[in-house]
Amino acid sequence: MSSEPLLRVENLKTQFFTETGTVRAVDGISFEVREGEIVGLVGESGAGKSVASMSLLRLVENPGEIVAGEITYKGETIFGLEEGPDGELQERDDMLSNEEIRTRIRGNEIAVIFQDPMESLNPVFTVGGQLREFIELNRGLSKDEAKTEAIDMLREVGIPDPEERYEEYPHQFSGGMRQRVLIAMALACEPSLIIADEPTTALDVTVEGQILDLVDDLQDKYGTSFIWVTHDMGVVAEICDRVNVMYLGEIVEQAPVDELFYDTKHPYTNALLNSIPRPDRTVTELEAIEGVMPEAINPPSGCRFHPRCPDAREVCKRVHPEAKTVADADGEAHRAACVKHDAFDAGYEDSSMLEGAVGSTEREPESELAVNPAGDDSGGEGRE
Ligand SMILES: Nc1ncnc2c1ncn2[C@@H]1O[C@H](COP(=O)(O)OP(=O)(O)OP(=O)(O)O)[C@@H](O)[C@H]1O
Ligand code: NI
Repeated sequence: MSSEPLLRVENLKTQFFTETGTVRAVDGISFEVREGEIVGLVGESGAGKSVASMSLLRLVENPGEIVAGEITYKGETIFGLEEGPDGELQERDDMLSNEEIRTRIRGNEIAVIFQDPMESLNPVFTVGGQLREFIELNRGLSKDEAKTEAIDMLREVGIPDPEERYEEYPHQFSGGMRQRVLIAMALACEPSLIIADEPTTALDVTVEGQILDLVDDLQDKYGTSFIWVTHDMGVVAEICDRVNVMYLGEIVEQAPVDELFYDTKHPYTNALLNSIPRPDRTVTELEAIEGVMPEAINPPSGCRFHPRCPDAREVCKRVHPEAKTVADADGEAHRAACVKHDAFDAGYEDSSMLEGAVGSTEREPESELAVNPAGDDSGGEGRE
């Protein structure tokens, strides 16, 4: 556990410079991925999950830019800044060049799987042909060797009759089967890390379950690390070892998966958890999280979640909490960015309640609470 993680991200900030203002899409996140683990990046739409993922491979395009932070992979600097002679920030000397990222890192070391396979697969070429070509180019195999390897990979990811399916076109594959092809492609160069950006979101629940099982098996077999991007806590529960919860560009909670579920420290995580069915709770109906996530151009003052938070007090409007260790999970830090925890010493207990922070519109605030007001400590009591 003391060894250097595979990937280390420190204080990463990625912004988009648009006509309407600066979008602080990723606003100072830090996390790491260790060898052989599946790390979740979870949050609602717009939280900054995809921009964070793209930043890791320096794939962010204009008007977007990584403006701060450090990304280290296997001891090499994917991104890093230093102060230049004139005091301006400049890219560090040891930062990998675009060429090195493209040829040495992308695909071979870190592969990406996106949500929509049709964007990654060319409709006019056969599935097998594309996989073969990819393997040929990236692994320097002959055409025949690459074809054999491609068919093996299709079999490996659970495509039935891989020899026949090899000759077919993407549109002849179901959504789930196409996603399996992308997994095959990602695995083809035996990368150490795969970034999967909501690859199962468009699939129905049964197929999604099958793909998650497959990933679990392959992860065991190859020891590949994953960053799994999702908005679905159910998916997190199924495959992640450790989890980062993102809200408006920030990581608000970070913990091993069991800790996150059973000793939840951030009200936003709680709200996300309440929006999915849980086997250990009697929930009569699924609850959506109250309100919509504000814009990343002009985030709320203090804690960015405070306008939607059932626990918000006056102090939450003023103090912007940086994530801190709030509990110890068998030697692992459980971090959260919420001043209600003692570690913050922000005067939460003495701070006055915020009037109408949650559900300040139409109905009674009480009936609008998205999060169990009793908190989680009451155990599996269920609620009305
Ligand atoms: N090209 C762009 N130009 C301007 N803003 C952008 C651009 N791409 C992303 N953003 C903004 O960055 C923020 C984070 O977006 P991102 O796509 O990372 O969210 P996400 O968590 O992946 O959401 P989703 O679950 O919908 O995929 C959003 O506010 C989004 O509008
Ligand atoms: Ni996304």
